[in-house]
Amino acid sequence: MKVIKVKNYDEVSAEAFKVMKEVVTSKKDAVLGLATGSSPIGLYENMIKDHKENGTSYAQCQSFNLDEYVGIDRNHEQSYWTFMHENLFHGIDLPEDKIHVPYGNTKEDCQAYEKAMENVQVDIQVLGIGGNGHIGFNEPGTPFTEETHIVDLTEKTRSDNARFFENDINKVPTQAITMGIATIMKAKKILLVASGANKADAVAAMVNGPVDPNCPASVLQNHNDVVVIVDEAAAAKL
Ligand SMILES: O=P(O)(O)OC[C@H]1O[C@](O)(CO)[C@@H](O)[C@@H]1O
Repeated sequence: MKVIKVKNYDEVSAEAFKVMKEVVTSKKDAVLGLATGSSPIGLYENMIKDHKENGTSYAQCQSFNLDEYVGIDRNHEQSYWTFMHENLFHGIDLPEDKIHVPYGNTKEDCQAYEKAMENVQVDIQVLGIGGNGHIGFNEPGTPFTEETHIVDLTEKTRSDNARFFENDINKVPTQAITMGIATIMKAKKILLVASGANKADAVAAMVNGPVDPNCPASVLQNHNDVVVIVDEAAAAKL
């Protein structure tokens, strides 16, 4: 696990973009594993800027997103489908038929998502990390063997995400569909970005703690190509 410490969020996003650019310029049909939340937004902005100014093409790429809420429409203003279109897909002209975001609430929906991935390997999986060490929506205690599955969101995660639902936790969905940790670990390379003091405990547990489902991100210690980019605040307990 390679840990890069930088000063602030903008530098996290700049360093993350260097890693992403290397992948998409060395492989025209790169398979991008993507995350939502606030952490990757700066990276996505850099991808859009570079695409518009330097013509870096994503026309042959395809994307697989980590997670989506259960029980809200694809086009709900707070769905991760909408988030990704607004924060990345439109900006890099990613072809609509190359976009994959998990959707649904049944075992069959989960199996369909795994099937969509069965003939590809994600070249680079972007991750954020929850304050409790979750990756995607794999909350503490999720077995590392899980593939795409439906999860009940913890109170903390729903509270953390209430900021996107008019600060009303009652409007935050109670479940999500998420790539499992086993799915995430199949990626060739993993790029995790974290910033802010609220991530310091999770980052420390991920990097130096035991490999244990109590900190889902700790599983990344078992992956052979992980780049973690953190600002000073998120790195404070390393
Ligand atoms: O980057 P943020 O907004 O702190 O979110 C951290 C994590 O929480 C989630 O948004 C899920 O709650 C993950 O997708 C994300 O990686």
